[in-house]
Amino acid sequence: VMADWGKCLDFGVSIARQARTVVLDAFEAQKVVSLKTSPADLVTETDQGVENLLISAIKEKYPTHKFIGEESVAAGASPVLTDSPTWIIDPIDGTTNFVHRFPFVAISIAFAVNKQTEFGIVYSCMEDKLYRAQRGKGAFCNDIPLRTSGLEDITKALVVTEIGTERDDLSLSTLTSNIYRLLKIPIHGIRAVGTAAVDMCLVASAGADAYYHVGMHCWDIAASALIVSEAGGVVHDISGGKFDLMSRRVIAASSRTVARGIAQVVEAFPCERDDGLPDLLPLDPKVIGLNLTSRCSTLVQGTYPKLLW
Ligand SMILES: Nc1ncnc2c1ncn2[C@@H]1O[C@H](CO)[C@@H](O)[C@H]1OP(=O)(O)O
Ligand SMILES: [Mg+2]
Ligand SMILES: [Mg+2]
Repeated sequence: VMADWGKCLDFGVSIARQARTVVLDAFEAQKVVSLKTSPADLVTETDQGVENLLISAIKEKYPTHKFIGEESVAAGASPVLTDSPTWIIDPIDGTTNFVHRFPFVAISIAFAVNKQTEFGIVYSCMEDKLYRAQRGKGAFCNDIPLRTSGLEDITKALVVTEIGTERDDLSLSTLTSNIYRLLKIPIHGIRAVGTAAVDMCLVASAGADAYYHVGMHCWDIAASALIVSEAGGVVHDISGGKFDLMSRRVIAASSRTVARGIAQVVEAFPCERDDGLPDLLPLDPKVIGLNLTSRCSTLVQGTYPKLLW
């Protein structure tokens, strides 16, 4: 018998609503900002407060459940996903937006059992849009069913990505050359909203046709990856291979064709996996950085995970 986690999802939605009021109350206020891994990797007391609020509410209701939370990991908790029921939480996705009062911030809550995401909730706080999906049961925004655009022609695509917090030369040159090569396809445009979770929900709701990103963490996209697939989209690794929640790389798209078009031109820079396991995508310095040749040749040589198409 397949367990139905619907009650758990309803509980997740109710605590996301409580958490949003905390985010709204703090949004206009003066914020105490600390740095994490780089001068552009910010955290506030509200990130920590919202994560504590969510985790303590869940612990009270489901004492055996496990957690992977962005700020708990920053405080030293281990981000290893086991088969146990696990809540994967980003208390504020878009902290830089939050600090600057750029009005796109989200609360992202995913729930996985046997390493499979059962449901995902993304609450875009300022827009008051509550996105949710349950595995096999579709995706919704404020109870309206979601469908991706279904676009097949990459030259007509509006593509979303994020600029990230890395400031080293290799990451920055890879990031900018990826944008350069996409624009040269050409595509219609590139956007960055500042929250990976909302970026992915925009793909799910057909506002954008694709999203790709290297460097985000599992809590940024665990919920929205399910929302995209339940809305009829595809979710892959940046190589075009199988999506791996812990790899810190993703392409979400309206169709396989658009995902493949992006996989052919974007390159990854090295990032330590969330679970600390060795990175399976070998990075040849000759194929990253400012080399503008298509990555197809490298894929054919078999140094990247096998393509699904
Ligand atoms: N090291 C990293 N590189 C790129 N993006 C990151 C990142 N860490 C977090 N992000 C996420 O990417 C988006 C901003 O570019 C946000 O969703 C941000 O999440 P956060 O606000 O929860 O930290
Ligand atoms: Mg985040
Ligand atoms: Mg966050």
